[in-house]
Amino acid sequence: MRIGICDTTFARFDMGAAAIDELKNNATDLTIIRQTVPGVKDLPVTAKILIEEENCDIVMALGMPGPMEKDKVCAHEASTGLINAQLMTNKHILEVFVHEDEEDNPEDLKVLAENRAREHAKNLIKMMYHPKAMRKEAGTGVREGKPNVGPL
Ligand SMILES: Cc1nc2c(=O)[nH]c(=O)nc-2n(C[C@H](O)[C@H](O)[C@H](O)CO)c1C
Repeated sequence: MRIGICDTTFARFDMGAAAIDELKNNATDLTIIRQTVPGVKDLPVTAKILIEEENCDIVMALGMPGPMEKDKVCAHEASTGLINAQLMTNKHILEVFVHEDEEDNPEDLKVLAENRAREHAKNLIKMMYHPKAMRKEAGTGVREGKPNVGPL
C-alpha cells in the first residue's frame, strides 16, 4: 500500500509526523511518500500529484487554518480543491484540518492536533485494510481528536 502524506509549514504542530508514526504502528506493508508545502491551498495539487505521479492509493492532507476570516476562506477553498482532486482521481484524500480557534490554549491545541492526526491515520488503516470494522462503526458518533459523541 502506498500512502501519501501532505502537510504544511503554516501548521503549528507536526501533524504529518504524528500521522506517519500512527500508520507505521498499525501496518507493516506501507510505503509512505511525504510532501510538505507552505499552506492549505497548496495541498490539493500536492495530493493529486501524490496519487497520479507517485501512485499513492490514498492520501492524508493535514493542515491548520488560522483564526482570521481570510484563513477560513482559504480553508474552504482548500477543502473544495481537495474534493475536486478526489473526484478527478477517484481516490480518497482524508482532509485532516485543525482550526487554530478550536482551542484557546496552545497546549490544548497541540493535543487536539496530535490526536486528530493519529485518529484519522487509524481511520485510513480501517478504510484500506479493515473495511468491515469501519462499517461496524457506522452511525456511532465518532469524532477525531475529541471525545466521541455517541449514537442518538
Ligand atoms: C491567509 C492564509 N491563511 C492560511 C491558513 O490559515 N492556513 C494555511 O495553511 N495557509 C494559509 N495561507 C497560505 C495558503 O494556503 C498558500 O500556502 C499560499 O497562498 C501559497 O499558495 C494563507 C494565505
